[in-house]
Amino acid sequence: MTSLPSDEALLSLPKAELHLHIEGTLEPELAFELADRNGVALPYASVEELAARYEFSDLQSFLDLYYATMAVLRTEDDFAELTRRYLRTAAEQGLRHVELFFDPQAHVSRGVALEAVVDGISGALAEAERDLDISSGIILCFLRDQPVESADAVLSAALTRPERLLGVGLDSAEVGYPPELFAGVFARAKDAGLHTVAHAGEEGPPAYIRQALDLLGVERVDHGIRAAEDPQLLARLAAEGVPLTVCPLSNVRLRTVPDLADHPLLALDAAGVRVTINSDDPAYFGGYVGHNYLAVRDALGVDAATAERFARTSIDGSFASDARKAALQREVDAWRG
Ligand code: HPA
Ligand SMILES: [Zn+2]
Repeated sequence: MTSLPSDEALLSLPKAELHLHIEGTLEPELAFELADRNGVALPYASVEELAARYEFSDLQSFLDLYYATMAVLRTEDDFAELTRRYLRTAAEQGLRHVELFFDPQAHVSRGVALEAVVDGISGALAEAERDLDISSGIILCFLRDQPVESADAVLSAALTRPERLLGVGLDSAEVGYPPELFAGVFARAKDAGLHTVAHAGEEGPPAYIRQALDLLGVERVDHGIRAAEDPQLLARLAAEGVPLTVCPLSNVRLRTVPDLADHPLLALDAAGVRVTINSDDPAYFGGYVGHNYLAVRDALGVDAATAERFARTSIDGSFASDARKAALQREVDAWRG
């Protein structure tokens, strides 16, 4: 029997993160700092009281707190500081490339300018490119529980500077908001040259994963774990090489799986599906990308070769240039020694 990889080995494994909501990196300490700075009242007396709310029964119970707490994010500098802190932590866990999500509708609806959000995030990403050699891109997510017209409007605003975006995605409450609603919006994004991804099969049924593939034309599926219930869909994902951005700790915290030991990660991998490991909303779900690697080692016995495969898939399944992908794969070669 091979021994499992050490913490140090997993944390130093060069990796990409492809499923990360930047608003989900808002730690309680920073939330209070920004609330003070911006004169925003949080309905919690202390950092401890806020942190004690991080106990969720499902996706919606998380989203309620997530949208309420992000009200402290008001200025370009707030978004830059948020992104800087994420990058610092993730860099310590082997992060070499990130494609991060942001939820513009949740900010524009509060009177925050789209430019402030994008400039703040992009500024911090540019610093990390220079200082930490972390490559990156930004994926604009539409809120699927908001009207399609709202998604259309935010896309139109974003398409005045399409070069600032890598792609578009789809997030927020899933059940009752099938991908098909957004086929027109995604077609416009594709016509503008943007990549496309969508959350599907987190709480929603396998049919939503099929819709994301067939009607939105997505290149990756975010979560996608409910594909494990559908052998035909698994075979299709494997045959078409569609990467899934799996978020193990998130799935436990939002109770889409009862326990990490029951997670379908290895069943997906065994079916030949391209699996990646990601943190989703690390401030809320108990860990950053490296912690997710450690957690699946501990709960599922993920060994070094499997972890290496997940990391290589995260690089290969990214939208980085071929040259960047090759450079990062060589870093994984060096890690293996
Ligand atoms: O896990 C998630 N699922 C859907 N929407 C989200 N928005 C932030 N995190 C999530
Ligand atoms: Zn997500």
